[in-house]
Amino acid sequence: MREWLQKKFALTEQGGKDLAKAVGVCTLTNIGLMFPVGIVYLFLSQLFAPYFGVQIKSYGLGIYIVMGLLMLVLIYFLEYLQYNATFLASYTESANMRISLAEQLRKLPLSFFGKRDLSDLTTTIMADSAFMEQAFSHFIPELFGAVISTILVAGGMLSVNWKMAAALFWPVPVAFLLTLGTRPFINRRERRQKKKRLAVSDGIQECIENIQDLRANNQSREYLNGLDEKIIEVEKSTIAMEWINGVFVTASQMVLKIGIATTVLCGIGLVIQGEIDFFLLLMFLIAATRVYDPLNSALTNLSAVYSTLLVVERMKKVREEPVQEGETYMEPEGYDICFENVGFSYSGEEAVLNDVSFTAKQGEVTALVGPSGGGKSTAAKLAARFYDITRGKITLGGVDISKIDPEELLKNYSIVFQDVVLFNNTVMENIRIGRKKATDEEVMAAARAAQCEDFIKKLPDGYQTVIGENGASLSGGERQRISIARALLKDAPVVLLDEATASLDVENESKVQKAISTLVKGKTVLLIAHRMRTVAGADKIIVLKEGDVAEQGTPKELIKREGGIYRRMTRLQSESQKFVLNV
Ligand SMILES: Nc1ncnc2c1ncn2[C@@H]1O[C@H](COP(=O)(O)OP(=O)(O)OP(=O)(O)O)[C@@H](O)[C@H]1O
Repeated sequence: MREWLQKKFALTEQGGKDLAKAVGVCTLTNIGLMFPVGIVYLFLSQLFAPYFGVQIKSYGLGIYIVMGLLMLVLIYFLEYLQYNATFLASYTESANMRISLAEQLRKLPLSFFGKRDLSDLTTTIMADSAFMEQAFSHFIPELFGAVISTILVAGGMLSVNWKMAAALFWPVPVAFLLTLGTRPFINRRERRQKKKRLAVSDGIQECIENIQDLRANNQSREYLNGLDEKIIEVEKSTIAMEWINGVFVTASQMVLKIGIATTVLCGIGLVIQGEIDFFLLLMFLIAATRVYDPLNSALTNLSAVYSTLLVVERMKKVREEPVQEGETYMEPEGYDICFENVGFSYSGEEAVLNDVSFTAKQGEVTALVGPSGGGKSTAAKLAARFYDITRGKITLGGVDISKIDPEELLKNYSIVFQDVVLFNNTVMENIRIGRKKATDEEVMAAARAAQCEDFIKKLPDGYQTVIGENGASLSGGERQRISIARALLKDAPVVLLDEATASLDVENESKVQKAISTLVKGKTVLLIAHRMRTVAGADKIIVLKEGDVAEQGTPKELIKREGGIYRRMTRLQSESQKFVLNV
């Protein structure tokens, strides 16, 4: 049973064990709750025996009081066991579940995040794990506990009198079949509803993130109207779902109630025919008052367990995604980055890089230039194994990077991307991300070198100022300088700069370029810049166009090439600098 539960609900080994234990304890509790029924039966038999002229062993009231108290202690003990077995274990398991999902996300390639809806992922980690907590502590153990205990009790009662047992238990399979039969229909609706809910959370997230653009374009009202419609649709479908679910579960529970009537009718008939005596009828009638209770909640739980299976399905999808793995130790010979006939596609269909080959040498600045969408940023990300290539090979110091664990590989890279991500933490900690063990002095030295000091000093608490989510309180140029400070602090042998100076004004740009010159000394540098004057000092230029290397050489060589892309881009940019807006 443990293995079955573990597989079915995608649990850890310990989770499987705990759940099996919880099912066992729930079964015992349900059986334990039948004991008071036995005591009542004994008591009533003793009470009615004289009226039927039957001699049965009689006990004093004191014995019944003692038995009643013992029952209370037993039930308390079983409930206590159940609480421990279900609640405590379920919180441990859901914590393990979240940790293992987070571990999985850490190892997944970025292509996975491109394919998946981010709110869907957040729901899987947060809401689905919370739902599993409830499933683990209530739905699953209570359902299986009820089913197993009912089978055991039914077995016992069948051995006493099969006709009465049949009259008592026939509604059980009917009620379960009724609930089960409606599930494929409800499952389809639940899947559809999940999509609608995701559309709403996506919409809310998008609205908050883009509030500035929506307002600037006078679109907030219309956007919110669209969102309102989606929310109302979700509300309607939630009510419909609850209604459908309620109708079928209640119908199944009503079927169970019919069992009391059939037990009475069948019992009276059998008593009249002399097949059973009054006391046996009494026993089945008392049992009928209790035997359906766990089944009533089991029917509600059955529905919830099916919803749990949908949640498990979603979790399994994330768990089964292939992760990026590799050696956790690498010994490169130098730090040349070499692209050999590299092909890559984000979607698995349309190629973004076709057959790219070039070498970025250690100690040199290699600039990637070319028209927008040519694949420059993609190539830089592939060099750091953010994605796995579909064809060819990328090596760092002769080592195939696809064989190296991404975390180990990234120890060799300092990266400054166009989109700087800052965390809701102090400036000091945001820079320290470059090297966790750096001292405050080292952080401050890096900040000075990246020309951050002037603006940090003006912040209310200097380095200890919390800069808000994603550095909301900083300008684009300030954010980019913090990112450069991080890279300086990390001081890795490979430096990837993707439009690193794009958000800087002229004065800061020259200062930061000085800092970058210190940063890149003796290192392998891959530089992406749209401004041709930024790349003019590079050792080598690779021109990427539509996923292919269109030209490569030194800036001096390429500028002389008649009809060349680099030459044309340089000319166009010097012309555009003369552009004045005529008003
Ligand atoms: N995460 C992604 N998922 C799917 N397609 C992507 C993704 N990132 C980029 N692309 C596509 O890959 C192609 C190359 O994009 P890339 O950003 O590498 O070009 P680029 O040369 O750096 O462009 P730019 O100069 O405008 O920054 C483009 O067609 C782009 O739409």
